[in-house]
Amino acid sequence: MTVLEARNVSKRFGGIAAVDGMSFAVASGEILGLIGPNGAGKTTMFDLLAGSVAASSGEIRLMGQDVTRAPAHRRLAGGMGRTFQIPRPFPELSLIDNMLLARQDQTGERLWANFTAPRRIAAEERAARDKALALLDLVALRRLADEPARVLSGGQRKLLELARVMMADPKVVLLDEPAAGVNPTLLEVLIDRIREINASGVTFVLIEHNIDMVSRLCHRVLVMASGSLLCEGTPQEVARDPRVIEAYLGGTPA
Ligand SMILES: Nc1ncnc2c1ncn2[C@@H]1O[C@H](COP(=O)(O)OP(=O)(O)OP(=O)(O)O)[C@@H](O)[C@H]1O
Repeated sequence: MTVLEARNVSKRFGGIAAVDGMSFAVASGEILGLIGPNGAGKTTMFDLLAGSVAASSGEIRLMGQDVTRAPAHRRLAGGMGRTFQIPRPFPELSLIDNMLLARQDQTGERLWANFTAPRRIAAEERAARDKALALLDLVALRRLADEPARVLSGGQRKLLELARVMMADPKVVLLDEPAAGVNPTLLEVLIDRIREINASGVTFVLIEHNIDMVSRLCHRVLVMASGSLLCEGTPQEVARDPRVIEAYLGGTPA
């Protein structure tokens, strides 16, 4: 089953076609890599999928629904989560509070419900807290749950971001350079956790420059160059494709 699909999607910024006629489908349960030299259009493609940038043309489908014109929050509610290249947690808030802010549609946010259903709200709060703690545990951050997010290293912020995105129970998660700035020990934790979450049925699409991580995690890889799809295949297939080697050599070094 296809969870996410781009059909001939383009995005122009003035005279530049940052994404130029991209078509691909993401199958349920896969970990798909999106690679390509700097400026290839990967982040713009993520922005188009997540709804933070509007497509100039083409169609984006999430769980079989056309979401091309749906705002980011509707795509989130429809099952798409997203992490950013540079995570920005609220630095003065504790990890647990950062997690709780990532929830969707809490009853307690509706003013009247505070009067009509206080017990339900208390139960929801407890369940959310338990879920947040379980997710912090999953990414090895539970012991820091009450610390402010500013104490985290760059790698720990990436782990917090992965845990945060899982609070909304996404079906497909877009990860923008999860390995960037993560030390080798935490990188192993991150790889294990992505695998574990994937085994529980969550689909991933990841932009990554760390080719070792791509070849260890991804079932399939799309290579972008100059806004278009250059080729696709297993990590091993694309690594030995002469067009890919040429695109990287011709691009601006990272
Ligand atoms: N908001 C914008 N306005 C104008 N041009 C933009 C904008 N965003 C991206 N671009 C241009 O679109 C092209 C693709 O950029 P994009 O950031 O999507 O590439 P990328 O593959 O993610 O690169 P990197 O690996 O360096 O993050 C680049 O030429 C970039 O300068």
